Amino acid sequence: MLRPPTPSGFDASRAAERAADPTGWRYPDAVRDAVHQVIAERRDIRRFRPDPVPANVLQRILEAAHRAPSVGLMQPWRLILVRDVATRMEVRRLTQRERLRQADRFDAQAGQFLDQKIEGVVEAPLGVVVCCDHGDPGVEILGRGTIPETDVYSTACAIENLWLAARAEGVGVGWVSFYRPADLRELLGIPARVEPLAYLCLGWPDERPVRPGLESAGWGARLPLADVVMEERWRDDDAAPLLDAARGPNRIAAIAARDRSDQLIKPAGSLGALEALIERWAAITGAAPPPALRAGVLVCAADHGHIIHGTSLFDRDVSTQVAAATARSESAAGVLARQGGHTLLVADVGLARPTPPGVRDLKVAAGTADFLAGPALSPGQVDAALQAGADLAAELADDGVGCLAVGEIGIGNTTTAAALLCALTGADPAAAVGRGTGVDAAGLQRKRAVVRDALERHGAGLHVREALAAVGGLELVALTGAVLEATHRRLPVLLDGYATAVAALAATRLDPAVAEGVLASHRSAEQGHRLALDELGLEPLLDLRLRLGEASGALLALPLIAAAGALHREMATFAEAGVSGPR
Ligand SMILES: O=C(O)c1ccc[n+]([C@@H]2O[C@H](COP(=O)([O-])O)[C@@H](O)[C@H]2O)c1
Ligand SMILES: Cc1cc2nc[nH]c2cc1C
Repeated sequence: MLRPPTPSGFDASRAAERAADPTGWRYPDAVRDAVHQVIAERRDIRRFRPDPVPANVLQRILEAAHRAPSVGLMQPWRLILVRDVATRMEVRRLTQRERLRQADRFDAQAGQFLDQKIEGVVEAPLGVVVCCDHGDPGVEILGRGTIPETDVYSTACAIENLWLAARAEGVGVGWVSFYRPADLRELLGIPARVEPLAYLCLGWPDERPVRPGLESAGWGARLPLADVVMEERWRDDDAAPLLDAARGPNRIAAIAARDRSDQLIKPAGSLGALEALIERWAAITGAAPPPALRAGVLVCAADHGHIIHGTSLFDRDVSTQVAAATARSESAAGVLARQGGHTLLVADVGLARPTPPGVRDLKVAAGTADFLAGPALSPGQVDAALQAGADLAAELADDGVGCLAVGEIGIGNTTTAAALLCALTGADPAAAVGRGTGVDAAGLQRKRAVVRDALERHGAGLHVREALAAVGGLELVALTGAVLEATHRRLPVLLDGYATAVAALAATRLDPAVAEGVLASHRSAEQGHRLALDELGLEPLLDLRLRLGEASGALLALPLIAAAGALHREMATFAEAGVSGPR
């Protein structure tokens, strides 16, 4: 019998085969996992090495772009490879000019971010200008009838293909979108029917970001999948409104707060950091702080196995004694909490000695194990401490407090905080280790050596939970749990000193959305605190050279926050007071 001719690329599978094994088209697990890994670890790169990308590597990347899907197989993408440094310098000039034109629309942090991106145009040895050729509007393209923009969408698919293929090669891609298309058109002789969609910097990366840069900077966080997926039909309560994501900052409230600030009787911005504070508070809670602000003050206490190596000036008994004194309102935090009318909860999550009277007994273990001998905590102890912290934060939130102020007591915990900060960020122990309760120069050297040894013993590249188990402390882990719980409930979290900042950093690594919900009360004299706050992207309200802990700095900042709330709510506007605005 004569068979019809088989076209090349014909599907050789048989219906019976497909029915018997509907999943037979799948790839082996390792191949599938590799695809997902490359997708998950794609990053927008800003810093590049000057070394050239070999021609065969570039060829594979460009072929991937050209294999993109396109509506009606129109293949509208056109790629201009820009190698000439003079051209790239001119592109940088054009983008920089545009950036300066719009400078006042961005704060210092955003501005710095954009500047770095623009530098990539010159740093990266290759620019790829991805254009979309709109073609002849008279020519009918299959599938394009009602949606003419499908050519742009198809070109965007080519960009993503290129990006993923580059990532798989270890080649960095940075997308610069800060130019006027007309400028690029003129510079590169691009005809009018063709649209330059993207300038991509391409080269070996001089950074290897673990997380997206904008996430690390606290600019935003990836929404949970459930916020963007709906079942069967559009539902407003299911969908995440773009400007007011359920878990992201409430930008509408923040902008409303800024608008009001600008109308109050004062030059715009003249209340400085207090205005930024109000905006952030509004982004978290939807409103400015109340003038009578009652905080829930959570002080978690625990002990640390490594103090046998001389990492603190004090003995471990002191942690329990200070926790007891705090519960009796005799320590600094005890006095400040009582004086301010706040609700204080002192919890033993890992003290070496029995839980003293007045302190909540949630002891997970009698201190951590020595992290030079093995992991400080077991995975089960990490989970228990996270849960204990979350439960405590939930209890205070249910009590109706206006924010959660977090503090800690734990002899040796500046060493633990330093080790954890280094494990989470790759920071140098020389920068992360400080004098704690006041060790001398020899003590400082000892602490640094202990942290170095611990990091060496437990290895680099630990995931957050692994890092918490390897070198963590029970009060830090409990505070991580508390920060997660409070920020999920949109209760502002006011950090205190070094250990609380590192605990919050661990929380942001478990859930990047947390970064939006925390505030820094002060910068302590402990040297690594600055590093931790920078990593969190937080500007402290106060710098009083405190280094006490217990939530004392947070408690000192609370009256200032309440005052900022009163100013915002109670000052009159220019219009109300009949004061003339700026000329
Ligand atoms: O808040 C800070 O930044 C801070 C800086 C230095 C020391 N501390 C407190 O002192 C203890 C830790 O110090 P150390 O020397 O024992 O590691 C612990 O109880 C902390 O509350 C706290
Ligand atoms: C006395 C004392 C009080 C503290 N409060 C918090 N950490 C502390 C450490 C010491 C040593």
